[in-house]
Amino acid sequence: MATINKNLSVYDKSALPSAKDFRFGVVVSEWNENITEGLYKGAEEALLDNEVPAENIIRWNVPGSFELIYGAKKMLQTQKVDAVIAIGCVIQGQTKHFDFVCEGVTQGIKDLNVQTDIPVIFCVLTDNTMQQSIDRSGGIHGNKGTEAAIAAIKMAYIRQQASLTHGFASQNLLTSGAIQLDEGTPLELKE
Ligand SMILES: Nc1c(NC[C@H](O)[C@H](O)[C@H](O)CO)[nH]c(=O)[nH]c1=O
Ligand SMILES: CC(=O)[C@@H](O)COP(=O)(O)O
Repeated sequence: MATINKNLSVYDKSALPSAKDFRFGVVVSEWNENITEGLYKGAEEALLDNEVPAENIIRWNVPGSFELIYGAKKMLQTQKVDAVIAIGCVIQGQTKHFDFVCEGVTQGIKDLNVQTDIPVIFCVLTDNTMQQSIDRSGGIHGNKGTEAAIAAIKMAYIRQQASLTHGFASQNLLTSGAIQLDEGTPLELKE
């Protein structure tokens, strides 16, 4: 379903897990800051609306969307967070640079989700025009920052539940090393 058929800011608060004990890192690109500030506002408001204490929201700025990868990596390595939200806005220009930035940041954030134990939420607009970005950062289609914050709450909860139940996880998955449930240390299974 395309964004034009789904308002990005709509969520059912009653259907969400409690987020009051979670800590969130938010890495914000300074490129197109008129848009990324709107995305951050949407994310911050959604986190606060779900009882996340203001002191549990850690914000770092990076120069552009490509730097979201390194910023998110250092955030999850150095800060005690339950999820990271990467906020950026990439807008098509005259050259192919758009393609490389979008692909690079997409792959980089995907890699962080595969290689680390902290969910990193992809809140990067990849638009053809500034108007499309305006429409998706608090405009007629809602705010992708709100959507990203809700995703971060849900993924932090999944991570929490998985760590609580890992003793009952499939022996095959764990012994194969397919899952590393702690920070890069394979779980030692007791015979
Ligand atoms: N054109 C946009 C960029 N370009 C900059 C790159 O993200 C990066 O900062 C630079 O290549 C140095 O490594 N970034 C955006 O976030 N949005 C754009 O529209
Ligand atoms: C995504 C970009 O890097 C792009 O907006 C830069 O503009 P241009 O392709 O005209 O150099």
